[in-house]
Amino acid sequence: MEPMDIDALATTTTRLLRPYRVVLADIEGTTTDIAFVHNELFPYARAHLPAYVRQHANDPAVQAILRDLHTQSLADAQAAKQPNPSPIYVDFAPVTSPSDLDSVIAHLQWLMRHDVKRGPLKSLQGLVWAAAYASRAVQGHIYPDVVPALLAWRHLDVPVYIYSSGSVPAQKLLFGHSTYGDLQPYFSGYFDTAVGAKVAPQSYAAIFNRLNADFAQKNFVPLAPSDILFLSDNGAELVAARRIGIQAVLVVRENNPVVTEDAKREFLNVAAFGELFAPHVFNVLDKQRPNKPMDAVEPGLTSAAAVAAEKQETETPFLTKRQRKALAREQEQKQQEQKQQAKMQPEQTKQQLEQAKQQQRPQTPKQQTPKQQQQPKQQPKQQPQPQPQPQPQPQQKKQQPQQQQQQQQQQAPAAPETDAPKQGKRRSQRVKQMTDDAAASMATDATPSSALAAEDVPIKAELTTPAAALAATKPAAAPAAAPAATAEPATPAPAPATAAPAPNATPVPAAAAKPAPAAKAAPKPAEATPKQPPKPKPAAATPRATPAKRKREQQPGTPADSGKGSGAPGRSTPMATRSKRAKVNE
Ligand SMILES: CSCCC(=O)C(=O)COP(=O)(O)O
Repeated sequence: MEPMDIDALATTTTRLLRPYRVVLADIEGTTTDIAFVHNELFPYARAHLPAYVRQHANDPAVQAILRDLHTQSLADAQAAKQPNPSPIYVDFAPVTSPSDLDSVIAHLQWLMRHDVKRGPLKSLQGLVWAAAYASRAVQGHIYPDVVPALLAWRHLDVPVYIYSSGSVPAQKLLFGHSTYGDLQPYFSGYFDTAVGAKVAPQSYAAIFNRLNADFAQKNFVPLAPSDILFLSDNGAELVAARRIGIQAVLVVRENNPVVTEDAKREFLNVAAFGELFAPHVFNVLDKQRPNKPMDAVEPGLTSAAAVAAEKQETETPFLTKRQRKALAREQEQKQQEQKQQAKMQPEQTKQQLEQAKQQQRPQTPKQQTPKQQQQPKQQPKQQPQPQPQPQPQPQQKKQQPQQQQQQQQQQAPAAPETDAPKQGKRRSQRVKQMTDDAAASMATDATPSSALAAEDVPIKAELTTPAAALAATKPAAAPAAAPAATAEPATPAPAPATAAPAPNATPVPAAAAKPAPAAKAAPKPAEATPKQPPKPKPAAATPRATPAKRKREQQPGTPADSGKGSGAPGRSTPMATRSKRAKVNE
């Protein structure tokens, strides 16, 4: 057994996650082995894409892609002429016209050789891979630890989104035809570089705004940036995400490119998703801001009892849901009785006084009907609104919204979902809290590294506040750079066709560990699947490093840069090596 690296452990354990409510994950090197992408998907595309383009050149969809490719290629050529051209761009010939198929295909081949992640190429690859997946020539590789994590997140009501350079249709194909069956139901939406480059903070701001628009539509409590957990193998992407306050975790897989020590120090890093559920890291749920409609109340439970039931879920994970509800009702009943008793005393006194008065007066019809006597119970509608709170001190700030929310829910009578004005009032109060929270979190979540924090301000300005997101109830209200990405509602998912193996490493939390019924018969991971074509043998000297080294990025600073900048902190592959390798490949 290898001796434990105490320093590494200390680095990891001191960078714990704070509660998050949404997961956003990269694919290549994160959910999926780079070797699969580079040894199976890319070779298939290189072999079939030229014929596909010729065959479908007159399809309107393909024509639109080729027009984009033309525009993009001209912009790249322009950028390459700039004083510090990226070495990778100096040897390419731009597409002369979208209809000149020879030039189009030569350019596509050049992009693929250099793994330049350009949107139009990615769209074409997605179209070509459809046939590969349909014929089962390929199956999407998923790391074995990903599936139990998906199950856990679903159990915890944490929606999972994907952000990859691969086109949205290509992402859906990969997860839809995975070695674990159709995993699409476990994802709430997909983003590709239509939202922007993966190394650009603005892209993460756009995603944040999109997610909040989705959340607003579902009447969910709005998100703060730090409610999002982004998982990627690429330091530059993590830096970009963290610039807007998103929590970022570095995923270090066996075949991934070498990650700089800086990046490792800068981010919590995990070798498998299971580590995110390790007891020392796992503190995922913020029970006061659950991903549920804000005013959703279990049938038969009042708001207060629903809150109590939720609380019990944390405190008594060993109870079944039904037991918890029963317990909550019981507690609620007790509380009601206590309240009743408390009310009874003044009421009795009042009655006695009344009787005494009436004895002094001539007999008149009773002024108080039983119904009138109950009136105080029906009064909550007229209860005064909570007074504006004094500005909380930083330490109080975290607790206060929770307390307020609990207070509001306890004050509120069991409100039917149609009780719009009351809901609106409560919602706007919570939205205000969320807006404050988001602002505070944007201020506090900025990365501690001075190098990374320098340009925070302009990015923040682009974030839609949760309140504004709530106001945008239609997707049309999303930012102009609306992605091709979908953000579908999380559908109740069937268990994956084949089931999840035990996570590689760390335990899933008690609440999350409940295995899905189908999760017992674990299939073999992709590596062991005989259907997959044999992998090309990597160079003998660096067997592991080959696919990783090939995972190239687009150059930062180029137009519509959609790749992972190699010059960024997360990468240590020098450009010279890359350009040399490109030549070797040729
Ligand atoms: C989902 S399609 C296959 C992956 C792909 O084409 C790609 O470029 C992966 O990029 P990522 O951003 O997921 O690293």
